[in-house]
Amino acid sequence: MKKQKIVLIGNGMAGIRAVEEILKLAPNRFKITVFGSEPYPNYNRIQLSKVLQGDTEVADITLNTWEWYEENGILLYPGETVIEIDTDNQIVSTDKKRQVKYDKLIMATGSDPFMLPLPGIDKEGVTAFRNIKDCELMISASENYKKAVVIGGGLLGLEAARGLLNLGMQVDVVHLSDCLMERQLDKTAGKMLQKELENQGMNFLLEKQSAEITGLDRVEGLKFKDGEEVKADLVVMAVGIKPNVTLANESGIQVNRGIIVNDYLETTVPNVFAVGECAEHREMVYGLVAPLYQQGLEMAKRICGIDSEGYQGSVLSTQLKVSGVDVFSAGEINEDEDTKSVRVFDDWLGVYKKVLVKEGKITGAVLFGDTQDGTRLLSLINKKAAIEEYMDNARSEETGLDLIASMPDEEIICGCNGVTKCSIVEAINTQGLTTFEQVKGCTNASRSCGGCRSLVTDLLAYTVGDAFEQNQKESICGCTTLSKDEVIEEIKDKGLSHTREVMHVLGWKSEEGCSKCRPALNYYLGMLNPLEYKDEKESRYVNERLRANIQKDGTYGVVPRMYGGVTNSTDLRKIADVADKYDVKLIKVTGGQRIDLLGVKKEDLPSIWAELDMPSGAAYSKGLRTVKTCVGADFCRFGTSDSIGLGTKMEKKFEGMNAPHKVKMSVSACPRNCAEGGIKDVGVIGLDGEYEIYVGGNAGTHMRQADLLAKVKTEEEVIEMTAAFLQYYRETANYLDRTSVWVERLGIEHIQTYLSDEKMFKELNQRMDESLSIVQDGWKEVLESETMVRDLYQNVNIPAGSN
Ligand SMILES: Cc1cc2nc3c(=O)[nH]c(=O)nc-3n(C[C@H](O)[C@H](O)[C@H](O)COP(=O)(O)OP(=O)(O)OC[C@H]3O[C@@H](n4cnc5c(N)ncnc54)[C@H](O)[C@@H]3O)c2cc1C
Ligand SMILES: NC(=O)c1ccc[n+]([C@@H]2O[C@H](COP(=O)([O-])OP(=O)(O)OC[C@H]3O[C@@H](n4cnc5c(N)ncnc54)[C@H](O)[C@@H]3O)[C@@H](O)[C@H]2O)c1
Ligand code: SF4
Ligand code: FES
Repeated sequence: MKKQKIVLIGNGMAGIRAVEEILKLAPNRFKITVFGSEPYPNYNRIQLSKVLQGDTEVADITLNTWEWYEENGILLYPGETVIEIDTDNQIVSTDKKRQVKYDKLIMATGSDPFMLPLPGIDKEGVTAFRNIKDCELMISASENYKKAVVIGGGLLGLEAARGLLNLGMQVDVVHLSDCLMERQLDKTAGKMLQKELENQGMNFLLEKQSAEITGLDRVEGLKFKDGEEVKADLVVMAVGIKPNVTLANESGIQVNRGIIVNDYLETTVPNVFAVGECAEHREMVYGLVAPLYQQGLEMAKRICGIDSEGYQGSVLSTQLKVSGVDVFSAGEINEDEDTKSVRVFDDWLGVYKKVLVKEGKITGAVLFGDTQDGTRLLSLINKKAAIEEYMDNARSEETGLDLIASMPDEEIICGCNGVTKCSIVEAINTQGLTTFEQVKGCTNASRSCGGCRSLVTDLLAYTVGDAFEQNQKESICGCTTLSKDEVIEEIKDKGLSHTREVMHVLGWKSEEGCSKCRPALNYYLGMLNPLEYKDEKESRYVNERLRANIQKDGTYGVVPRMYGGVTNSTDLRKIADVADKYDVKLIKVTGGQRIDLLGVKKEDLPSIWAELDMPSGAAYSKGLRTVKTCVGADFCRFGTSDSIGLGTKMEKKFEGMNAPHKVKMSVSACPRNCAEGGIKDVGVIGLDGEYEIYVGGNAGTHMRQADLLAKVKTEEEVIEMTAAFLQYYRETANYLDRTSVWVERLGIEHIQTYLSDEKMFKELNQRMDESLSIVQDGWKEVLESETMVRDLYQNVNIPAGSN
């Protein structure tokens, strides 16, 4: 049967969750295409607050990897915006002039931040806080400036303010009302929150109306309507959001504040659905993930033809993600003529609890200082429980496993994802789950704001009992409970030789493995048995498989090797000819002293490599990338040695080496260190009569200064020491650990001691030579195989984006 075509506009949290629900209900029924204006796979927007607060990194907040799209046959166009919908002919058109037909269209275009229309709003240093770009802008501003002003004392503004304090800035929060988070808290809780945040270092300017952003090109201050002014090097606007409805409106789909939908998330136009922050259901537009995920499930059922009651609206509950502050609110927050409250206030401990009651039923709650009753109250509000049910089972003294034990089965453990205690327990028991990551992977609990993590962990401990402790080591991924070291031992002991064999023999939970374990197993098997193991190209990440880095617009980069950063007129001529012939969009000198041809079409890659006739620079590889060199003794008056010569020798020796992650090296010929050895995986510095070898440096997101590994006398010794170091790294690091992480974990003294053992040193060198003996040039390998050229470059539907 021909597959129906679903097109999703908006690659965000609501849209992709809806697609996950569709895939669960009808795995092979649809051909799905996704357009997303942002150039990333679906990421956890909620966690941007944690990124700003320094608790996690942008790299760790991806929810669905590029491989996930590929594995599920989803064609993703990142960085591409749908600009028109022809609802008569059911076709969408994009800003890249692409047209795609749909049978069902899902609009999940989210919201835009609301920007107050103040004079000066377009000055440098004024930003919203909505996406990765905004987050990066704030982090970089904090490196150069001191004074931040956040406009808006709601959830977003306070989380941003906490992040900016953590980044070392002074922060004023400007708020319209006299009480913080007035939409979520009553006055008592709002004032307690203010006091707590003031103790943390925030300054509040309440009941202030902003009038103008001052400064020349960059913001210098914020003026208020009452004439006062505060200094500001950075202004963050957090005064609410507005649903992104322009496209729907221009396409004849009825909108009000959001895109109007019925209980099945259907818009006013046939076969067009809307879900998430852009949708308006029964006059409500939601800005939290829990309701958006409920909408996604109901819409998925409709699309898959499964009868259901439809979406009935949601009770809102919120929690502020600021460490040291426990605030929770759900449902109604203020008393009125019909709504009474039960209150507990402990000024000494700073605890405030208020439960609102209407006609004997619980309708809302506000908690400050002790929020452990939060999920329970949300369940009770949802089921319109009588107040006695809460009062009879007060359990404020209970914590940890006692608290878990006392929870009824239907109590919600994860509010964002609507996951109950009994569904987690059932997943643990039926699927034999023993780690937090497995529970998260199988049930979605803790996959959004992460606020329920400790409850989920406690529930796991309570359910599996003694098995819990022994299983808390770091497993390779959710498919197994075995750690990397255990897997390697098993591979050696049992003589396993294929990824599928490893998964089968070691009892993997999923027959196919996942995008985390497949590349790791492929690496470990190749590292352990270089001569016999046949590399599984299909287990490698997309860039490595294609031997080119995918760019955000779906084109590719081509980087030929230039040993030691040296080139010649013949190679430059070839590069220029290829660039002209294939209409290369940008020719860029890289940080590693090479030339990158950017904007190349996938189908042109093999012809370009053939015409260049140069080795691959392996700019896509987990292995040696570059050896940067300084000018050295031949030309530089400070030079003590031939840095270019040594760098070239090192590059020729280690090119093609596979490693847990990329490896960058450099050679400088004097302590001025122009090739920047302090931030390389291996940095060599020539001194008079000797060389210093530095290791474990990194200039990336985890900046780290390299450690001195050894001082040696000759070039040969430099190469041998480098080989021993890298082989030890190859054998003992976790896949995807850079040397910086690995050196940090083992400690430089341990590595020095290990390499000082002559026998070990020699054996490491032998094993390195053995693994290098089978190295092939990545591009040549493709050019020699008609099948690879056809399958990888002429016939494929690989989603754009790099990893
Ligand atoms: C810093 C921060 C912290 C948050 N914390 C929490 C929290 O703790 N708890 C909670 O529940 N919620 C939180 N939220 C809110 C939550 O992140 C959002 O409710 C949720 O991400 C909305 O999902 P969505 O898919 O509807 O919209 P979005 O995530 O905005 O996704 C929409 C996507 O569609 C794209 N798009 C729009 N138009 C087009 C087009 N024409 N073509 C192609 N692509 C298009 C957009 O670029 C965007 O990537 C937080 C939000 C922020 C910013
Ligand atoms: N922990 C969480 O659940 C969380 C965290 C961050 C963001 N979010 C979501 O992201 C969205 C955006 O958050 P938000 O805090 O911007 O929206 P919001 O609407 O919840 O709060 C905006 C706040 O800004 C104040 N404000 C409005 N105009 C102002 C002005 N001119 N000057 C000063 N203050 C003004 C309002 O009084 C309000 O308290 C919301 O949907 C929110 O739910 C949730
Ligand atoms: S590192 Fe020393 S030798 Fe090399 S270029 Fe710089 S100054 Fe010259
Ligand atoms: S409560 Fe947010 S992820 Fe569970």
